[in-house]
Amino acid sequence: MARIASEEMKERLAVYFIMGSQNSERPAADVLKEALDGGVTLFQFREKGANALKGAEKEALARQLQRLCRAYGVPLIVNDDVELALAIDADGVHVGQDDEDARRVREKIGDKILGVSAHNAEEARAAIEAGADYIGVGPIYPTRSKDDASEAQGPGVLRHLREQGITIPIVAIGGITVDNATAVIEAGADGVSVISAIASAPEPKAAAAALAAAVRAAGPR
Ligand SMILES: Cc1ncc(COP(=O)(O)OP(=O)(O)O)c(N)n1
Ligand SMILES: Cc1ncsc1CCOP(=O)(O)O
Ligand SMILES: [Mg+2]
Repeated sequence: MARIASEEMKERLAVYFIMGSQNSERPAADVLKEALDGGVTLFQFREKGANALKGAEKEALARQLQRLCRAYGVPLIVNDDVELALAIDADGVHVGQDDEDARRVREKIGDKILGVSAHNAEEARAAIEAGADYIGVGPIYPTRSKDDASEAQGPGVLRHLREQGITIPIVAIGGITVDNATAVIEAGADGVSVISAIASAPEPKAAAAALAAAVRAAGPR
């Protein structure tokens, strides 16, 4: 297996849904299935927070969601937990600045997809050096889905990164909705990453489809 090509990565980032059991009152698998039906292109399993599942229960949920993703041909990325990603043979891992060192993660996961959070050009360049396939940039807008989120940066940070010559695939995250998705793509993101815009939507399928349409209409694809 070879590393994912940059162009394919950009396509995959179009509608990047993130969820764990804490993000919906409904069973995670039900929400994910509807989101996949709506056109989600990449999924991140992020089991985090006070009531997060641990150990065998966490792995069982990851495997259940992985089965669904595989049925739709959508890659599954594990947030933070490199050992879980390896145990279930996930398609990739996402780590932030306070997580396991990205270079070390790249060594552990071989050619699997590596996503790294970056907030500025310096972190973006370090992520690229470490072997990231994409960077997650945000929060772009205020979010209620991450307890320790830093201050919202606005879409200008995306434009700034592109102006600084950062060409790696970028996904924008934090407070993204169908109403502001166009702005982040026009500012330089290749896709949008969302939790609540899909997980809290009355109809996750319709929400995912609306995001997909907005991204495709705004982007160069
Ligand atoms: C696509 C994407 N971008 C950014 C993040 C945030 O990662 P991190 O800063 O490590 O925070 P946690 O999600 O671990 O709380 C992400 N998960 N995904
Ligand atoms: C995980 C994460 N990292 C930065 S903001 C965020 C939460 C995004 O959730 P929402 O789409 O509900 O704002
Ligand atoms: Mg993290």
